[in-house]
Amino acid sequence: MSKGDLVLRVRDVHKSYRRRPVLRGASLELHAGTLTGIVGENGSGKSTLLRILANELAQDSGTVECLAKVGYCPQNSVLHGALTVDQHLRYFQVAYGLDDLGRASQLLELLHFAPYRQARLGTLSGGTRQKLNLTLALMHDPGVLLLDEPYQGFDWETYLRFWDLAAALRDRGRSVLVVSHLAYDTKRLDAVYQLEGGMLKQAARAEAHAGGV
Ligand SMILES: Nc1ncnc2c1ncn2[C@@H]1O[C@H](COP(=O)(O)OP(=O)(O)OP(=O)(O)O)[C@@H](O)[C@H]1O
Repeated sequence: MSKGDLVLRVRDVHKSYRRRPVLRGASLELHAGTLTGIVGENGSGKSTLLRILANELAQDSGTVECLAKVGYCPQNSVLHGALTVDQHLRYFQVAYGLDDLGRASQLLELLHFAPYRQARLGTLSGGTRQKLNLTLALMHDPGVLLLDEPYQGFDWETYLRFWDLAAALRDRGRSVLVVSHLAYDTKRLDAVYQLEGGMLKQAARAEAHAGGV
């Protein structure tokens, strides 16, 4: 994949839960080497859309074409409290068919949670569990990253480190999609879409402001 190549095309996606429509014709294109955000109010359908893009949930109509390997960091993680960090990594290593845990170890260092490798998940804080959730989504170096509020529970330093990591991945040609309901993150993004009324509209990015985040 080269910078600018189309990696994901979403066309006219509709999704209802029972008779309640949530997505009413959402369309989006993602390109390699971009950092894109989706913002929207609570309940606007951001997680529903991401689950459809990650192939975890079927849309009622419309198409999703993905031309690269996907990494998905869900809002509700799939971690198991009785297993250690290392056991999770080894499980996902097999699932992804990876030769080694080199990339996972780099992410552990970068997010500052390498000392917890032998700790059981049930004993870790919410923010530390979220670091593992993010690592599991990134450790196979996917071309498209679908991140659903990936910094929940992160302290300030880790939050900043997350954005450095997202920018570094973008600069290496990955396409990073971050879902957030925090409009103040948008100045970090190349493009922002607002999910409203079940459709995606390109939105203006907030300008950086003094002392803000
Ligand atoms: N499995 C489900 N069954 C029925 N309704 C659902 C289901 N999942 C989500 N919904 C409903 O669909 C709507 C969109 O939910 P979704 O989680 O996609 O929104 P969101 O924008 O991600 O919200 P938040 O910002 O709070 O995370 C909500 O009204 C929610 O209650």
